[in-house]
Amino acid sequence: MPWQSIYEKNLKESGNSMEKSYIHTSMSDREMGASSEETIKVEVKNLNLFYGEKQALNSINMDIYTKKITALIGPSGCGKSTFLRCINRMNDLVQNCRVEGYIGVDGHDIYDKSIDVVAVRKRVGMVFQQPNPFPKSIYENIAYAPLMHDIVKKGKECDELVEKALKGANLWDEVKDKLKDPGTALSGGQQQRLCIARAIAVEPDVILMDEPTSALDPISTEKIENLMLDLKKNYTIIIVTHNMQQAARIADYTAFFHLGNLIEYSDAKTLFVNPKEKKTEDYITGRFG
Ligand SMILES: Nc1ncnc2c1ncn2[C@@H]1O[C@H](COP(=O)(O)OP(=O)(O)OP(=O)(O)O)[C@@H](O)[C@H]1O
Repeated sequence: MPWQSIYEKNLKESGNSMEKSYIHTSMSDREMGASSEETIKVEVKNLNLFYGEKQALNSINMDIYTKKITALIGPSGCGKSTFLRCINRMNDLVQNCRVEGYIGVDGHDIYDKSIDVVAVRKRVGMVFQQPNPFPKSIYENIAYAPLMHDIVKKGKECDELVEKALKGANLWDEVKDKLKDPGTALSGGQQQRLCIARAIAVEPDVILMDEPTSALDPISTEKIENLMLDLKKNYTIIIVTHNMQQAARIADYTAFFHLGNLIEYSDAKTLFVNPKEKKTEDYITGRFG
């Protein structure tokens, strides 16, 4: 099957033992509020990123935990989206962009030359700021990638997957009678849930969300936030948000970036209630940003 790269094969072979070997007990993890039971899904080591001559990320080190919501916050231009895009190699598509360092997903270096980038993006899905359904029916929006990747066959198997993904994104009841309607005919909030359904249809491990609610009204925002809390039972979620209340409401962990540096990273409560760094405190109390 086309998506079965070395990466996929390794993941399969590693099975649960890989997860278990990632149970961490280091002092620094405990210091940042991670329990010894938590496992690392994404490991970032000495990550540097350059757009041409300009360095946009400076030596980022970060462990992102399995089935948790991690929020990335910081002022405009600090590198949040750039960092997020590194985790599924979206920056490969940006001319003059150079990445140095290590990002492991379940212990596999996603920048390794032998890795199939399509497989990385299947394991690490992405939802963007503006809902971007394909100009196709609701059904086809979900079915397109699973059919392309041979995950399901056309017919009953595919129908079941479409239903499961739409249910997973809390959209099924609203669209079950109009699956042939264009995805673009839905409301903004429904379109964003359709995009989330599309992301989960290929059964990723990690979902990256770049300001997924910034284009939505408060009611749609609340639905997406509740959905994220549901989704973290099965997926690791990393979200860029400008909305600190949102980060405080939904995030288990929060990372504060400034000028391409990771200033502080800890469990969300500590970061918002008792930040260690003055810069973090200044930012969350609105002194700059
Ligand atoms: N394609 C690109 N080419 C050159 N520079 C870029 C590119 N994308 C981002 N940058 C620069 O990299 C830095 C980080 O940008 P990035 O978009 O990651 O920040 P951000 O924290 O997500 O900002 P915002 O909150 O405004 O979206 C900025 O200085 C930005 O101008």
